[in-house]
Amino acid sequence: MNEATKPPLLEVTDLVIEFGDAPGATHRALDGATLSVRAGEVLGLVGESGSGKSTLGLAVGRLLADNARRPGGELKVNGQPVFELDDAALRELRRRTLGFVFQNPMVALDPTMRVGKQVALAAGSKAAVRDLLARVGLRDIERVERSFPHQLSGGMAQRVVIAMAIARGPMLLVADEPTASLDATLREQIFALLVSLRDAMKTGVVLLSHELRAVARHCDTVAVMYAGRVVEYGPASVVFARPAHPYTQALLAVAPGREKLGEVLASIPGAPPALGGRSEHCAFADRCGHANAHCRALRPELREVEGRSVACHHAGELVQFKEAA
Ligand SMILES: Nc1ncnc2c1ncn2[C@@H]1O[C@H](COP(=O)(O)OP(=O)(O)OP(=O)(O)O)[C@@H](O)[C@H]1O
Repeated sequence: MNEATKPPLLEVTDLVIEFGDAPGATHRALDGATLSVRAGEVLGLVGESGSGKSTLGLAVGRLLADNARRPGGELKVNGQPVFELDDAALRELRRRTLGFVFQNPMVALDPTMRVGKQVALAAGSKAAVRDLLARVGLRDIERVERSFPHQLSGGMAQRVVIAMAIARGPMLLVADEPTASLDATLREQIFALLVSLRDAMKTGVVLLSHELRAVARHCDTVAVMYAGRVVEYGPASVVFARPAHPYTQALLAVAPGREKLGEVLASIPGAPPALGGRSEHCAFADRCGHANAHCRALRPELREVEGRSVACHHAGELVQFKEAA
């Protein structure tokens, strides 16, 4: 089977996740999210805070908080329905197929154990530890091995966490804001490292990020999330050069990078809705300059528009042309 005919590594179909079940206090974090990732693909998942990125990332390993429920939809990793697996199969999937990297590397590392020992628990042999630490771009490896986590810089610690996440050769790596605690130069290096793993290991990567310009530079595909749904989805080169959803256009318009020194960063006026249940209309309508009665009455489904999918009733009319990021 060639890559194109194999089932996707990650297949999320109309996934709904809600937190809490007290009447009137349910929060719907995913409202029918759909996307897929193939082997060797780097998918960027972007959207404002609260759009559901982390919920989707955690759902991949069924790592959601105890108050989460799945009223509908499906999530498959390598063809296996993650929410249907028994405990043993789920453990096996997490161990052998998945790797996770989170925002703050210090939370992932045990502060009381030397780095070499921690990586060895994931990697097995001492030789494998050294190979992994070299692969994630660390130098002076013996010193790193002997160090405790607090003796490493933030960038070094995140490289160690990535080394542990790839130790068993995961097919799919989920990285949730992996550069949020790092400065700009290190961010670029960590993005480049994650993308290089795809090249070296054919790993599929889901990269959750607020940094649109970095996602545009490093990702093959992009999924733009709003109010728990994927509202625009397709090749990063298409979505960023010719955004079709008014929300993608608004996100790009306020993305940091072009402001002058001292200028306050812009944000999209208004706030995303807090959903108690299924949104029956366009959830972006209240913040959208193009919304009409149709948008306020009917939920837009994802449909193909000029080389990507868009959930907007007006998408075909609104495609913008942007300069390169
Ligand atoms: N355990 C929980 N209990 C209740 N609500 C939750 C829980 N976890 C997440 N949520 C809510 O679900 C929504 C989606 O959150 P999520 O963390 O997935 O968004 P996000 O896009 O990753 O945001 P950020 O970029 O800030 O991390 C938010 O409104 C959040 O408050």
